[in-house]
Amino acid sequence: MHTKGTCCCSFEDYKLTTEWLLNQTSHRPKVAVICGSGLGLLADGAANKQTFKYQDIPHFPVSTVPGHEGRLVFGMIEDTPCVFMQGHFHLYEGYSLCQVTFPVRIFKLMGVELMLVTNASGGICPDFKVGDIMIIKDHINLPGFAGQHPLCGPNDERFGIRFPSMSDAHSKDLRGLVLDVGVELGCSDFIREGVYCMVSGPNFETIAEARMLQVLGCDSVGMSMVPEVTVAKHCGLRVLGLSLITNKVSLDYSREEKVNHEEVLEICKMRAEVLQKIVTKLITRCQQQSINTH
Ligand SMILES: O=P(O)(O)O[C@@H]1C[C@H](O)[C@@H](CO)O1
Ligand SMILES: Nc1nc2[nH]cnc2c(=O)[nH]1
Repeated sequence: MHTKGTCCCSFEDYKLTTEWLLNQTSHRPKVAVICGSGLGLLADGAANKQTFKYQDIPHFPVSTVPGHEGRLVFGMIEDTPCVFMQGHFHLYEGYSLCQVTFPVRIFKLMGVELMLVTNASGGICPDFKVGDIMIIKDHINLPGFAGQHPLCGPNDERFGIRFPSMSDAHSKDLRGLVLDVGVELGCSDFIREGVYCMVSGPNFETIAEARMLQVLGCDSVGMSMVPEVTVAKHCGLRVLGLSLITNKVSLDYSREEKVNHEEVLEICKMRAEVLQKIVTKLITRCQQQSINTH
């Protein structure tokens, strides 16, 4: 029985979904890629694909936001078995954080070791330009400060410890690797590093809120990723986050432009191909490195 305010998913729920998927596919993914708004194309580079609609997977939430296809795609990137989430879940859709992060624990139980998360965010750092790709160096869990935290409730030791450290949530090695990959692909000019802040949404920021976030040290702001990263880190996955800067957040009352979701999706479309190349090369490099280190 679940009590108010605790996780709505039991270990048996996670196990049932994992076993269902393992029975439906012979893929055994080592890498999971969560594709944010408009970035489902990241799965296109995979070979030997097998796709499931979220609505057909037991206990899986469904996507309700344009730009989130709502499909789980298994496939190979060179020799690495991967699983791609084409669309993820948000607090603003009305999902609990337990539902938002449900797939992460499924990945863990399936044998995934590395999770790459992509998303769209608004640039706060004045140096950032629209179309920049920000390697997430660290994050601020703003809803977490107010008790909206995916690890609230009884701790399940089968996944991780009660008080996990988050000081190294975003793998330093992987961040370095993205910089190398950026040089190789000739796109270092628009690869940045910074701090991502999660807000619940669904509205974009007021100018006063944006100014507050800037004072707090946020380089970009979005409505996702932090719950997934927190749960992934709790259960021992390596994590890398990439955020596409789709708009500049208004910090000035005299600025007339207003951000909208269509514009966000437009920029994602423009950068999806290069992001796909980065993700593909990164996964290949990780595979080579693990071969070299074993
Ligand atoms: O789902 P992500 O975080 O990639 O997308 C951001 C946040 C909202 O879902 C959407 C607003 O345009 O973009
Ligand atoms: N909160 C928030 N999320 C975004 N996602 C894409 N752009 C933005 C933005 O400016 N603010």
